[in-house]
Amino acid sequence: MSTSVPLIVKLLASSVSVANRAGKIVRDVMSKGELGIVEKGKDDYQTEADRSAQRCIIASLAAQYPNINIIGEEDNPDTEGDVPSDWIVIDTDKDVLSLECPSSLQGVKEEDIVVWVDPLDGTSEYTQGFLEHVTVLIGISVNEKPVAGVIHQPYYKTLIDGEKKMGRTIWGLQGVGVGGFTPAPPPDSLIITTTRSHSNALAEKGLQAMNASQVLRVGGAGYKVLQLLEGVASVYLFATSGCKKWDTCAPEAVLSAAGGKLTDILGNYYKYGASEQRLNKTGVLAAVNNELHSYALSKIPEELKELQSKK
Ligand SMILES: Nc1ncnc2c1ncn2[C@@H]1O[C@H](COP(=O)(O)O)[C@@H](O)[C@H]1OP(=O)(O)O
Ligand SMILES: [Mg+2]
Ligand SMILES: [Mg+2]
Ligand SMILES: [Mg+2]
Repeated sequence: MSTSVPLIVKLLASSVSVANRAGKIVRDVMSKGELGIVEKGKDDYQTEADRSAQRCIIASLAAQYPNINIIGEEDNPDTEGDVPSDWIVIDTDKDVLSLECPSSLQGVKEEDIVVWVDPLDGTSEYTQGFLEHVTVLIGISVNEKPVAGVIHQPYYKTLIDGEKKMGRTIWGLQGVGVGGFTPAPPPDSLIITTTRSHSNALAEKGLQAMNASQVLRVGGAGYKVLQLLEGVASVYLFATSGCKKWDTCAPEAVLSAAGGKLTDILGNYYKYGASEQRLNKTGVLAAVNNELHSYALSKIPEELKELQSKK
């Protein structure tokens, strides 16, 4: 049956299933309490959960899609050893598998795809106990454009028939839309969501220029895009460098599938080819629709745009 499912749809269905498994790994590491924190750089950490979740995701996808270029955030010195067999997920999410593939993506081959994996987005928040901010991100790009993506939130709680369920998985597919949750319209006033752990003078300059009614400071690119989609915030602004392609690929794919837009602060799209530099040098500006995105872009001071474009 699965041979007749177009590659992008099958890959997205696999990504949903493996993101759920990775989310469980993230919760298990926390429950065990041995985070194994490594400092990669300034305000830049890696934990056992980042390492293990990445091994689970990459081993699972590579086993099924050997010719897809999969790029993960973490340099994993321990990828050499065997990945535990219960981390290899070859299931596919049934709902996603039954989606109709848009004609523009029907002929896509493994060689055209780059998958960007952020096994744990919001690592600082994870280590500090802001667990709701944590997400697992799998972004699927074709010819440099994010066309599908998964944002899994391991600590999202729901009650189903009186029973507590942990985790939810949101997906987006270009030309189809989003699933896994109910989107909501943006708030009436301008509410900006931004970094809580990586701010600097440039980021604050951008925020001041917005003259927002409220600024929410939360962790992770995935969580901030969820806030846009759920009507908690109007605009996501991070007017400085620091986040990377694996931070924005899945969020951009999901947001754009819902009609939103994610660019740098100059209004340009990032490219997601394998040879692109990892760093999103010119910041992030995102909104749930083009109108809000253009409005926010028009408020960014020219001086700040010039500073960023020269970097
Ligand atoms: N200066 C930085 N150094 C390392 N990672 C960063 C930096 N700024 C942003 N990031 C990554 O981008 C995400 C979104 O940024 P922020 O939370 O500051 O808004 C962070 O959770 C982090 O991803 P990760 O947690 O996967 O390392
Ligand atoms: Mg990191
Ligand atoms: Mg990240
Ligand atoms: Mg990460």
